[in-house]
Amino acid sequence: MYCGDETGSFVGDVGSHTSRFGYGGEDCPKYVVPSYVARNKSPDDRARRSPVPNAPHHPRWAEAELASALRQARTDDNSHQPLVDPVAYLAQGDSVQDWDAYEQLWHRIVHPVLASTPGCTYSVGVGAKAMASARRRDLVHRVECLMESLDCPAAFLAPTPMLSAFAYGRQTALVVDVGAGGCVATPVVDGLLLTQAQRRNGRGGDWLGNVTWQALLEQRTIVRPRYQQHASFKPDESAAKNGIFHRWAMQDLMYEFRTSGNVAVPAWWYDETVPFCKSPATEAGDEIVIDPISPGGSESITYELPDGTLVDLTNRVGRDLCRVPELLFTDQVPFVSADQISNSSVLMEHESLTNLPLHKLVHESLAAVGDVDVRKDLAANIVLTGASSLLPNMEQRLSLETSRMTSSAYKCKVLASRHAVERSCAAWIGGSILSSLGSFQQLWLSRTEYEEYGATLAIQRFP
Ligand SMILES: Nc1ncnc2c1ncn2[C@@H]1O[C@H](COP(=O)(O)OP(=O)(O)OP(=O)(O)O)[C@@H](O)[C@H]1O
Repeated sequence: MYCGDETGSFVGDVGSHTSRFGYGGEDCPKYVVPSYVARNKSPDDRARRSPVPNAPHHPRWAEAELASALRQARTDDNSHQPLVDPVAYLAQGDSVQDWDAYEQLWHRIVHPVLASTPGCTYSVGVGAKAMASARRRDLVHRVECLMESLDCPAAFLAPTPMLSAFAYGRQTALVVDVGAGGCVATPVVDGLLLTQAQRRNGRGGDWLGNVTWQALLEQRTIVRPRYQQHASFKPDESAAKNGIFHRWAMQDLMYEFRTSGNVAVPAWWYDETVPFCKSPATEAGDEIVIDPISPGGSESITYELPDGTLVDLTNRVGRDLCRVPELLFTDQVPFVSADQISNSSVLMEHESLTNLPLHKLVHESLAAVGDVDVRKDLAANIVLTGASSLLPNMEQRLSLETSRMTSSAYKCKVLASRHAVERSCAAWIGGSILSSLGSFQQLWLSRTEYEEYGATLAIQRFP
């Protein structure tokens, strides 16, 4: 009996924000879980630490779980230092941050699958990002984890851009992934990655969240995430307030704002004469002057934060907040100082990251491809994936801006599924398609091969 189709594969894609798992050959992943863990800090408790995943994916659920972990921690310790580090990310950018958690995540997902399908034989296809210098080490670690810890009969790892291109039925495509950690433009030619032409920036969903948060602060709006509204929350508990958990809770709030009906990337117009609100003067004593704008009526448009605070969307900052996703396409970034941009953890961690807007990233990536015919092919097959690309009008805007930038000899075409799951899980779907092919068995690393040659064979064999 096999778990999946023919080859009996189980496919996983561990992203920096969301992880997806499911049977090869199926249309969409069975498990979509957040990529972070709640962990006990005390060594005794480490054994009992539990990854948050293993539940239906819902931010509210995860928040409730983490909030209860925080409350528990407070009752355990009078020093106001939570015993749990409430959110530690499994992966950041391309590399896995916490191998123990990575392993546990696989265990928590795969073991119930095996239990529910007795006698099941399975192989694993994993979508891994295109990696640069850390690739070898990362690849070896991943293979070891699958073979040693999960006891897989066979394993196969592939870069996510390649799989995303397959999901759209393309062997040659320029894959633009707008994820949580940033945007990555990767040319895939005949199923292989041109890593030297890959370009990435640090502007992703998390970055948009930070900018929105900063803009609200500049408008002097007090933003209180849900966990602070809990009766047991005491404002002096700075340990919780300044921790990763607080940042995570704020990100979640900003995500809600970003996906509300008021916010959109303007589709067809881009008036450069209407700049974003500049950072207000910071000299002491200066009052922030927020210009009122008249949208053709006296009616004010507001957005209600969870604590009931109303954000006015008709003034200058409010109007900018409604087009925050547009910052993916602008050179100048308001609300965030140049220092904050260059010191951002993502940018510091990956020296290869730039601060280019999305369309310039695509243009640079195309320009780095030497062969003109291939470049034309790539321009005609720009595949847009990643959950942050679900912001309204992204597809039209990217198409418009890339056409503007590239020579008229190129016909730029952006391919983006209208189906949200297909867009956000493109890499997983590509893995599912690949692993259900009859010839997939020739690609994987079998247990016998692993035992004979070790994980280093994976470096030579996997794309
Ligand atoms: N419907 C939506 N509209 C806009 N943004 C969304 C939507 N759904 C999720 N996001 C944002 O997309 C980001 C997650 O994207 P995705 O799931 O592609 O990331 P990932 O693959 O885990 O990350 P990465 O590509 O950086 O490894 C988050 O910042 C989230 O807030």
